[in-house]
Amino acid sequence: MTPTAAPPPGTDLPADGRTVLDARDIARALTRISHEILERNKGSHDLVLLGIPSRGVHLAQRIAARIAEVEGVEVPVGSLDITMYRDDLRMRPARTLLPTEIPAGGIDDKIVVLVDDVLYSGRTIRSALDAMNDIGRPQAVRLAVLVDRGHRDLPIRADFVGKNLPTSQAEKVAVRLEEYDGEDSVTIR
Ligand SMILES: O=P(O)(O)OC[C@H]1O[C@H](OP(=O)(O)OP(=O)(O)O)[C@H](O)[C@@H]1O
Ligand SMILES: O=c1cc[nH]c(=O)[nH]1
Repeated sequence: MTPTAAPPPGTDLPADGRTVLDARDIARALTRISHEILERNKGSHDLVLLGIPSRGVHLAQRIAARIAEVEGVEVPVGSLDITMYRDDLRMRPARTLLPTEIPAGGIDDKIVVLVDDVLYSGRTIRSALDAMNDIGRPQAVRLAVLVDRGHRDLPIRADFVGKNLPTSQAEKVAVRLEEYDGEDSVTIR
């Protein structure tokens, strides 16, 4: 992306925001999260990664690929659409349903790691917990996010965080991923 004006010294300021993570930062964060998941779980046994569409699914796939490199084990990856479980469903325009794909082994008695790109109010994750309740009963549920930008409305926290990003509520954090957006970046504007 070409900046329209020279950025202030010490900052990288593309036209649509300030870059806080570039592709290498994102790669490092996902590698660290993958190791932290394995450490916390004492290996990959019983793990299932469920990404929240859209970008959370790609992040879950990347984490699974790193776990496979480290452990030589393919951790099941799925996707969990939360659209029908949103608490603002009736207040917003109709949204397209996104895929829910639960791995063949299901989630009963598994350690499910929910994966999303941004954690903000926590309402998406609350919806995900409700959505999972209709699918099975995991042994435990953990949360991995690429960015935690604060400003929670609910008592929800992430177990694995790529970057804690202090923000004002007026700001917007945009995650872009190669698979979905054609590039890897996290910007704030
Ligand atoms: O903690 P919260 O306040 O729920 O915010 C976090 C959610 O917001 C974004 O999704 P969004 O609903 O904007 O849709 P998107 O996935 O299309 O970006 C993001 O992908 C997270 O899922
Ligand atoms: O800044 C925000 C808030 C919610 N979801 C995002 O993707 N970005």
